[in-house]
Amino acid sequence: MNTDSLAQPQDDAAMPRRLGSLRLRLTLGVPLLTLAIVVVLTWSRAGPAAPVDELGRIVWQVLLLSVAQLLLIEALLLRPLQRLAAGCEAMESDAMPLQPEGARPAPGLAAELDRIGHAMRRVHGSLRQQDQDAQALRRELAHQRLLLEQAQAALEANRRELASLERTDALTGLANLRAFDEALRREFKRAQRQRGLLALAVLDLDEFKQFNQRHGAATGDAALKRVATLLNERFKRDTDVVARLGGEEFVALLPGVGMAEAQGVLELLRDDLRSLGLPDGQGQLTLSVGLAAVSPAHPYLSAQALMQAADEALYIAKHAGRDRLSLAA
Ligand SMILES: Nc1nc2c(ncn2[C@@H]2O[C@H](COP(=O)(O)OP(=O)(O)OP(=O)(O)O)[C@@H](O)[C@H]2O)c(=O)[nH]1
Repeated sequence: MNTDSLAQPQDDAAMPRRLGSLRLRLTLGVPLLTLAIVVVLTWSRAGPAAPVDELGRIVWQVLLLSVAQLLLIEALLLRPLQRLAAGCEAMESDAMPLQPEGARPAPGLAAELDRIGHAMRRVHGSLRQQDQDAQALRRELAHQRLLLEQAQAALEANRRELASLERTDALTGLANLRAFDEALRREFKRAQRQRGLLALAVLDLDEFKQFNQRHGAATGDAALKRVATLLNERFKRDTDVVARLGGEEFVALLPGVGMAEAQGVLELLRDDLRSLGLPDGQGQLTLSVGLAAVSPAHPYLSAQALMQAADEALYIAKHAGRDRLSLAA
């Protein structure tokens, strides 16, 4: 509940004005009523001629009775009402303490009205406190919501990074075996469906063990990264997938490319590697490549069969003396 509406001043002068008007009406009404009662009583006691004879006495009686009644009304009704009104106004402005220091409780009706006034002020105070508590809670809630949104954003960023790490080779930044497997299955199905072309090359650095032993693992790492850069530069169509399967073994999956075209690009890549300027004393790196390709004239039963054909071609290239490209039968 919003107590702002309670605290909003209505019309500051309305209550005193109403009390003043009530006081005026009582000041006029009480003597008139008293006059009427006294006249009727005198008339019923002494007949219609009596009021005229007893006019002086009647006037005095009416005056005294009216003053006494007005004093009583003032003390028992109007003053307590005035206090209650003042209490309500103070409640709106919070200017009055709940119970003035050393105040004695008023008697009778005044006491009841005082108690009502105090009770209303306490209710108002409690509502105001509840409103402040609710506002503090709302602020806290908004703060917690903000923290939650930040935590969710951080979590989402971590999740994306993790997902990307799960599919990326940490050393070279190429796709890893997992990402390659998915791509191979996807592209193989597409080539089958569309009776299209798909070339798959498995590339393995030659005698990399020796290279590592001669120049150290850090130089070996740098060489692997340079090979990855060369692969990215040669196979940069959106649909090409280049991955590191592990160790010094890479793979290139080329949708829409047939055996002859793939062979041409791979020979260029081998030239690139040969002319790759390795730092002094590091000699030269060479590649052996096994290439297999799907075409309407040469379909494969499965993605695994295609991979196996490329692996077998690589095996042949290695055993034929390395630094060469071998085509699957
Ligand atoms: N620097 C470095 N070396 C690696 C990494 N992964 C694998 N190797 C090394 O690569 C070498 C691969 O050796 P082999 O499998 O015997 O192959 P190879 O020496 O290239 O011989 P062939 O493939 O038969 O030509 C091993 O010495 C591995 O330790 C890597 O991330 N960084």
